[in-house]
Amino acid sequence: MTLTIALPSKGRIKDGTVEIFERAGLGITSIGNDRSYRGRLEGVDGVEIAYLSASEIARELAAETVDFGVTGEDLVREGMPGVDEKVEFCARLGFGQADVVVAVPEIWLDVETMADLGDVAADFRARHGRRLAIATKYWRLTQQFFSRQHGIQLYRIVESLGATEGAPAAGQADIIVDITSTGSTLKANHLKVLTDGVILKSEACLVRARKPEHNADPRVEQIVRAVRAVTGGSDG
Ligand SMILES: Nc1ncnc2c1ncn2[C@@H]1O[C@H](COP(=O)(O)OP(=O)(O)OP(=O)(O)O)[C@@H](O)[C@H]1O
Ligand SMILES: O=P(O)(O)OC[C@H]1O[C@H](OP(=O)(O)OP(=O)(O)O)[C@H](O)[C@@H]1O
Repeated sequence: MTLTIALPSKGRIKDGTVEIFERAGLGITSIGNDRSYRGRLEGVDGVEIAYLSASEIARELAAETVDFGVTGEDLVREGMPGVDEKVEFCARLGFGQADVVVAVPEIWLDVETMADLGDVAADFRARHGRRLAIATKYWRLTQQFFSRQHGIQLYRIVESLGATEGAPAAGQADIIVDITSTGSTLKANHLKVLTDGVILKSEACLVRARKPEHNADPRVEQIVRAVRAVTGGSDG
């Protein structure tokens, strides 16, 4: 059986991934020319590398069309329900860090916590004639955090595929859920993170689709062990 590992072909987490695999002694050779989107793992038979974008990798893990993937935890958790039954976060790789956060306009001076936001949401329709609108591309993580963790049910999600931080100023939404790393985009848009508004501290991870055939395959353990050995043995 061929094992497929999906690795980022571009973007923020590409370089870190190549470096981790090299340090782990899992060298990659490309099949065909340098611009090829397929590769092989040196020293481990029958392992194919598929180069995809970070979000495609999350999708392929959900569809179980790949055995392993390196991508952001945020994209994997957003991409499938019941995520921990479907995939294993084998190793946290120490780069691609970003927090998925709830941020509100800085001028909401008396809103500092999710409980404060819950009060705002409860009054919102009476005051404004509509529900509190949240701009995000992380609708699953948002629903889990608001409805399940904080019991806030009165809101509406406005899907945003880019420039989410601009949505409140543009009048498209009242607050946002988005990724932040340095915080400068939030600041530039006069938004602040609620004190208990960090939904997820994400980073790049080695993720395995939980397939029954992996149990009897020594290559699976070999790959996980090699990567863990150079990432402090962390397993998410
Ligand atoms: N400042 C940041 N902004 C956005 N994503 C970040 C940031 N820092 C780290 N990441 C992480 O990088 C990953 C996304 O990587 P990247 O933006 O390179 O993907 P991509 O190649 O654009 O994918 P796609 O084109 O499929 O959207 C996410 O897991 C995200 O959490
Ligand atoms: O906290 P910061 O360091 O300011 O980073 C956060 C911002 O960076 C990303 O956008 P980017 O402009 O990189 O484009 P993208 O949305 O296409 O990833 C992300 O979507 C945030 O908007």
